[in-house]
Amino acid sequence: MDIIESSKRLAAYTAVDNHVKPEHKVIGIGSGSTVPYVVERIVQQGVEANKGRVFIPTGFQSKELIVSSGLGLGDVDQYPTIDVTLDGADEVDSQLNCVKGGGACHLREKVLAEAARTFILVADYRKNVQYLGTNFLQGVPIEVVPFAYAKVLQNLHQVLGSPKATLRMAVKKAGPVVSDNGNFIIDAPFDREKMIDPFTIMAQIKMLTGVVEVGLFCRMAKAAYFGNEDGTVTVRWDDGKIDQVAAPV
Ligand SMILES: O=C(CO)[C@H](O)[C@H](O)COP(=O)(O)O
Repeated sequence: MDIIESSKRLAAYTAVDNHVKPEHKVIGIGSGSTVPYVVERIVQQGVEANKGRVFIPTGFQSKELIVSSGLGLGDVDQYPTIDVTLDGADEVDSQLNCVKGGGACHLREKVLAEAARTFILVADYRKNVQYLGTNFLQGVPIEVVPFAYAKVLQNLHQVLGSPKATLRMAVKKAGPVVSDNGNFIIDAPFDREKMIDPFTIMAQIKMLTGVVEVGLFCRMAKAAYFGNEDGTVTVRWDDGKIDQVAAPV
């Protein structure tokens, strides 16, 4: 396994060990390439621990993951309060704000983050940055209703200061990416000045009619776990505390 994959696994395993406890019965499962390690560790807790638990997916990928792992599937309309949600991130800043939506799942991801008593991020070391937009340069993912995309793009270009905002195009399909909710995705890069204060730009984007959700999650997480190249895990907490912990066994 290469360093990046093992860093993802380290972060995921440590986060599950610390936050998925026997009393947790409703668990939100995020999207992306780090989350399968979350599910792997939960499965390792054993059949007894997982009996009676319900797992809520953030999209097609995590639904498949939950079902193929033999875990119980539910949805957020049945369980609007979730004990703990674990999810990946495209980038996390020093205040625990993050960019999400690299996989176009951020609408459901934000619903599950907001529904959770505890929201935990898991990522490899490349995502641990001081300011958003440091390594993840493609921009803030924005889910829009299809008929409004050109108007929202124009708003981003002319009013909100993202002249390079573009409609995300599909690979291996002609035309745009279509989200699990049937919407389009715009990627809008902003300069450092705007990304230093992600809440303000998030609120401005969200006010544009036609926008369904913005992939900026502002101070929603309790903690972010980053797997490091040296086999340690950095944990950033919402109170500013930072722990450096050894890898789980
Ligand atoms: O927000 C997401 C999907 O919409 C993912 O959580 C994010 O893209 C991180 O994915 P990965 O763990 O593959 O880096």
